[in-house]
Amino acid sequence: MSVLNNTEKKLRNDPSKRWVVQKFGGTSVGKFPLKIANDVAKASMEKNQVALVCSARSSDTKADGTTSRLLRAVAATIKSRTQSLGALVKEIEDDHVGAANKFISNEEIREKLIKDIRDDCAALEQYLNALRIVSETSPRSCDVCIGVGERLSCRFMAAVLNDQGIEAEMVSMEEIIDESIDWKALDASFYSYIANQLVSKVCEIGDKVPVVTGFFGLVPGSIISQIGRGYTDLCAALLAVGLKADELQIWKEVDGIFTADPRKVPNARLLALITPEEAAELTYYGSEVIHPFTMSQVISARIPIRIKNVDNPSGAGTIIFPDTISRHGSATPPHPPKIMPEEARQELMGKTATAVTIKTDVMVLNIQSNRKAASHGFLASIFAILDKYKLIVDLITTSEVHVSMALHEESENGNFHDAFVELRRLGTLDVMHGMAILSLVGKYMRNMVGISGRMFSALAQAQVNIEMISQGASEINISCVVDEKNAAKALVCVHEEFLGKPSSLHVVPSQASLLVEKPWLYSS
Ligand SMILES: Nc1ncnc2c1ncn2[C@@H]1O[C@H](COP(=O)(O)OP(=O)(O)O)[C@@H](O)[C@H]1O
Ligand SMILES: N[C@@H](CC(=O)OP(=O)(O)O)C(=O)O
Repeated sequence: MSVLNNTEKKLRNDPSKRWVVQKFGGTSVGKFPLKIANDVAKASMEKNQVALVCSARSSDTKADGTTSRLLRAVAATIKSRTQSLGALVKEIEDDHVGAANKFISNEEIREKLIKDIRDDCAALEQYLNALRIVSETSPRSCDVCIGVGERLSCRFMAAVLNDQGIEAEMVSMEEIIDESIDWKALDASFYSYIANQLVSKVCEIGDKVPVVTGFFGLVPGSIISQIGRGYTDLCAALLAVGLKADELQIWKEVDGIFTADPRKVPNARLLALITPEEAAELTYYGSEVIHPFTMSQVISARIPIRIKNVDNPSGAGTIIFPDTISRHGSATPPHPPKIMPEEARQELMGKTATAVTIKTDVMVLNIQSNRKAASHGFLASIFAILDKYKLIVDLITTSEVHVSMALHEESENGNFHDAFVELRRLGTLDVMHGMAILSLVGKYMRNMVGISGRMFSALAQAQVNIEMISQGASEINISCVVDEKNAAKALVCVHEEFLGKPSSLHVVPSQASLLVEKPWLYSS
């Protein structure tokens, strides 16, 4: 740990350089703050101006992280009125003060940080107590509390950067949304407004390195319900768009996107390149790699996204970029597309699948119509009930009188019990718990004949029974529902069938440095 006198000359952003936006998840901030400062931010400042965007701190898992604690504290104001709110806030305060003591050497920086943490936590406790007194929490008041998580995390990271010799400042985005504007929808104009607001706040601190709160204000309808957990990815994307950054980097604790979850499939391979469509499908179906709203913002501005590992910063990572358009600043669309060497493009066109993923905690609902309505009325009634109870369907198959749907058991706002009562009025309802959705993802699978056949034969050979099958006409994703007990076996056997052999689209060690220094993605 470098011990730097606070008055020594510190590193600043060089305004003549182009921007790179670097987003860090809560567990990365929790585990690797010094690596973020030295191996990532400081190293990148040789070539670029950097802006950091951070999520709320988690010392271990996201479920034990600050955002989850804040959500529990908000719930406790109403649901468990005897629980001490002070104790819940104290856990958050102790966690951050502990990190300040552990990672910050300079006394002045550390003491100022600890004071700010204590002040923020005292204000939070007062706010929570006020919610308890009025016995009312709204989505807005919940957001106000959640925002404290990113504020604490960014105060901490800015202090770490300063302690390590980088002139940095937290930039809070908690108040960037003008609440007097009546936003009818979170559409393109809303996102472009946010991008502009983010940039003007960042510009206020001149050439200091901005450490931006991933929480970006009181989003109409609430950030959790409108955007969901993982909103920091979207904030980073919008900042990258606003700054016309060269690249958006999402720093994680995994080397990039693999052909399958490397924790579950030991021989999974790191992908050099993946299209935004494929990355979005993987995220929806269990591989939480990047918030799905992030892609469209950045890709339409032709900014590549790179997934990298904080614990292995020299690794190549995975680039998310469309295979049909050129990057920011070059002619678009090129003919033929020149974003990758011809042999890699040929391989991409000829490959069968890109990755396989599994989503657990799924339930299947089977509804058999009681034939009191015509089939279109039957479907319309089902969708109206799902909409009323905010239930999100992951897969659906239908015949005229029979509908099967797969839903995630932990649907954040869903009220299953009441929805089931209403669905039973339409016909017979069977509910199967303990299921999993297995999805084979690949944009070019549609060029191939017999992919589904191979997938289901592989599952049959592994003695995995299939409960439900779904394949859209776009064929980017072939999914089926299996018993959760067979999930691991199913994932491994489908990976072996389609992705068991290495391909030139997987990162091999000799390619890694080449990709970092001069990615073929960018060659003309
Ligand atoms: N196809 C995949 N490629 C890479 N990681 C995957 C994939 N599917 C699931 N994962 C898992 O997603 C997790 C994401 O990384 P992590 O940095 O821990 O998340 P976060 O930044 O959201 O805290 C990893 O633990 C990894 O095992
Ligand atoms: N802190 C928020 C936002 C976020 O983006 O998280 P992460 O980057 O750690 O996925 C959450 O827990 O949802």
